[in-house]
Amino acid sequence: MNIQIQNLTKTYRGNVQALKGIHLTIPNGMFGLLGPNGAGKTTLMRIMAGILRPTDGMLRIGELNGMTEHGRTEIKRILGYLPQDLGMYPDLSAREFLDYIGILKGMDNRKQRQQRVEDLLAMVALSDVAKRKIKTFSGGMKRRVGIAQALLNDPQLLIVDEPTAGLDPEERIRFRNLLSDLGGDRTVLLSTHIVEDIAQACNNLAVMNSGAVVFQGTIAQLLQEAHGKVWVISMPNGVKPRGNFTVVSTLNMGGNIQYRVVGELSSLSNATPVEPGLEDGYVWLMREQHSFQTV
Ligand SMILES: Nc1ncnc2c1ncn2[C@@H]1O[C@H](COP(=O)(O)OP(=O)(O)OP(=O)(O)O)[C@@H](O)[C@H]1O
Repeated sequence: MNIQIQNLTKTYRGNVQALKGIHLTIPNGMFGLLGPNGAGKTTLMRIMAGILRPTDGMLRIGELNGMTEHGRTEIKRILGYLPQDLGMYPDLSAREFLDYIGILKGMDNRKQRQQRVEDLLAMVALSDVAKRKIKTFSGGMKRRVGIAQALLNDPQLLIVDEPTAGLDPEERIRFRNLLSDLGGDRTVLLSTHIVEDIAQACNNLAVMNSGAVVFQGTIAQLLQEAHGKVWVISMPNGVKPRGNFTVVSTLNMGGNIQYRVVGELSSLSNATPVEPGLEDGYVWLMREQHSFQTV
């Protein structure tokens, strides 16, 4: 399923311009939406999910027109959505909760619904704890219940908003693996401000900042943008490297500190150019944005 977005704007009350004329094409498979807090990711996802009305522009999801009431109703039928703060019923078990959401989604055939719930519990590895109340679950387990409810209607388009925020590393990896398995022939849109989430799961991505799409392409293309701008500099303890750059990480090597930096150096002594990683590419892009804004 192909998603086309053109010149999409959203202005909230109080003249907050959350989306400033976005152009985006989202192909089949896993697509990452990366950006800092406040970039407009949730606004875009809520519009795509038909929960929020855009101010202006064009949105097509497959053949469906996301700018009309009729189109939005149709889109909801083929869509699964996991918002950042999915309200769950803490005193229901995972099985009861999924069954209840299935009823709300109009899955009237009891046998089929129960079978679907069991299949999904197995898919998200919660069959063994399906009887336990949700309030006893860890953050990662709750997120997996959330994905299961989003998949009840076997959606062609799955939208997940910041699903790994607040998870510990082990749960995050487990959740990312689960998402990767879901790609297949559906479109999965994954929003996050965590770069590794995208690196592992997605081939194509868009980067948003201040209500605009500032990059769209493959991970390889984003890495290319930062080529020749990433350095490792070794400095004695207590001496800082100089230049117009952003420090991405530091490594204490005993007597020396190794700085990984993105940007321009004042002096190339002690500096070794290195191949950019996705985080370097992202930092480079954000630096570029900043310099445009301050010119
Ligand atoms: N209901 C609202 N009324 C007014 N302004 C809003 C509303 N919702 C969001 N905003 C503003 O719109 C901008 C974009 O917010 P949005 O939540 O879409 O960003 P985001 O990239 O999803 O960030 P986060 O990761 O923090 O959720 C922000 O400046 C935010 O303060």
